[in-house]
Amino acid sequence: MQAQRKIGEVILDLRNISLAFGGVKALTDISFDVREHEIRAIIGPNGAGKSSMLNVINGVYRPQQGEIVYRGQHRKDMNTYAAAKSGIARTFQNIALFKGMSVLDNIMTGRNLKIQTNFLLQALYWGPAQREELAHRRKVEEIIDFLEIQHIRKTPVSRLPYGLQKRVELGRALAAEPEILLLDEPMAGMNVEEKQDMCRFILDVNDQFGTTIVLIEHDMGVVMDISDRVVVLDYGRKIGDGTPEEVRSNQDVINAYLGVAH
Ligand SMILES: Nc1ncnc2c1ncn2[C@@H]1O[C@H](COP(=O)(O)OP(=O)(O)OP(=O)(O)O)[C@@H](O)[C@H]1O
Repeated sequence: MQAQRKIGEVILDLRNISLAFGGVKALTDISFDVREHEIRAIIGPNGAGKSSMLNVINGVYRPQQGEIVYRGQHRKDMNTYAAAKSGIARTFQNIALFKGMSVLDNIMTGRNLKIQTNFLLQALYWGPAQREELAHRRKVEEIIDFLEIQHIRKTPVSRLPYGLQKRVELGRALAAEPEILLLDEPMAGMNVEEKQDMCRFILDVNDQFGTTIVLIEHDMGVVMDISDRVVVLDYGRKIGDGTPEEVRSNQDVINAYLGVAH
């Protein structure tokens, strides 16, 4: 499957990123790029700086040094709104859904940035607002079909098992029709079957929508199976970068995972 996809040019370039929280250096001089349509994994032991890196990409954290170049534009001041507006969507390590709301309504919240009509028109539900609402609903229904969750579309999220909640969170991110999808441990806490399903959906999103995917994942089997390239962090530094085969045979990476002292 991977070989059939056409990996494009670099669309996201992270250059010499350093980020510290007081005296804690979360990221030190990290550079790597992401190519259009690829699946790019970020791996590393606990506390290596993986989540911080995703937070830099979508503007939650502002690095003290370095720059982000997204589609050729230098983004010194990336913030979460600008990132979302420019096509970067994300899921979180701990599910961040509206638990009392239905699956459908949760996924609908992912359309917020796409809603054009002004508030007054929406309140009055006039023609354009109505047409727009229908178009958004259609898109959300497409996502529900794609993720095979028709049977739970009206169910409150709190009643769903964990694996399905993760799938709904993916659905909400997809509702924004992102160019880059950032997934923070999409398979954490899942059983084998749920992991297989999630893998399939990630590959399908990438293949059918052409979405570029950057993911953090602890399950090495999954990472090596689905990623085109892998960047490895350890203590906030980059220690490896390349294809799964290259990373697997990198001695620094092996040492980091075996806990060899620096
Ligand atoms: N908001 C914050 N305030 C202070 N320190 C932070 C903050 N966020 C992260 N850190 C620190 O930065 C370092 C990197 O953390 P980060 O969460 O990015 O690592 P990680 O590789 O994602 O870890 P894990 O696999 O455990 O999720 C850690 O030492 C962490 O304690």
